[in-house]
Amino acid sequence: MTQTVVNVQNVKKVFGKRNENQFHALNGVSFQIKEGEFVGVMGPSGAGKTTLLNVVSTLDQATGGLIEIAGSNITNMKQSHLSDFRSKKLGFIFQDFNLLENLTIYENIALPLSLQGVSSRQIKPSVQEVAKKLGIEGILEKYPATVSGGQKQRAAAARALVHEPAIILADEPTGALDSKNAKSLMEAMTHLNHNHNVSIMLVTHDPFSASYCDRILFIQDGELYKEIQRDGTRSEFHQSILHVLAEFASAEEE
Ligand SMILES: Nc1ncnc2c1ncn2[C@@H]1O[C@H](COP(=O)(O)OP(=O)(O)OP(=O)(O)O)[C@@H](O)[C@H]1O
Repeated sequence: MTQTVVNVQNVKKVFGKRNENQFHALNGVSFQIKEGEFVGVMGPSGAGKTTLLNVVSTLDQATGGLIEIAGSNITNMKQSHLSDFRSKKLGFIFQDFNLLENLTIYENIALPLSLQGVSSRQIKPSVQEVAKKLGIEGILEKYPATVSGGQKQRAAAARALVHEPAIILADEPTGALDSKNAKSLMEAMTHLNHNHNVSIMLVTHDPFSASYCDRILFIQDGELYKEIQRDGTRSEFHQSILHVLAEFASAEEE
């Protein structure tokens, strides 16, 4: 039976204190992500996508509802446990790569394991294996400033994956890439997803990147507006995504 990796039930997020101008960014969102699923989150600007990713990734706290990741309830986890949980169970990929410029690509990828106190003898094969999966074995001794944007993002993907997290959380990972590098990053992520059963939650504005997902959750005004599942080719799914985005655009014009 396929395991549920992420279970989000009736999650709410209110910004601002009581008696102040409060903003309801999430109004009761529920969904699940199964092990090995590649799920995209889309929706208009201000819909609540980043807020949703932040509460699932434990970077922010939900105001209400339940969030379970790999069977652990993170909504009632103590702050002291959360950082340990985050470093062991989650992998992050951001738009701006977030690589440390003073470390080599090898050292950057090794970082999650070094921080967990794993010995350098054990780290080496893990870094080499994940670098191979992402096709960056040849740049491990280089510094981030000397490699391309596409290679930086592959290095960031390798770093997100090296400690074998329960899920990879990606916020607009192709946002700073040109279309060729965006395509090759999405192909690399799809390869990890298909061949290594890596579960991924991807927030994106870009319908092309989203078309690599198995399923898209569309968020609007802090609520789940629609969900579509890929059941044909990637280009058919791309068209279906464009149709839903057109619904948002025409609603905005009314
Ligand atoms: N710290 C905060 N305090 C108050 N309001 C906030 C805060 N963070 C986000 N918001 C509001 O919550 C809403 C959702 O923001 P969020 O960043 O999640 O949207 P988004 O869908 O990711 O948008 P975008 O596509 O533009 O990145 C927005 O109206 C935003 O102004």
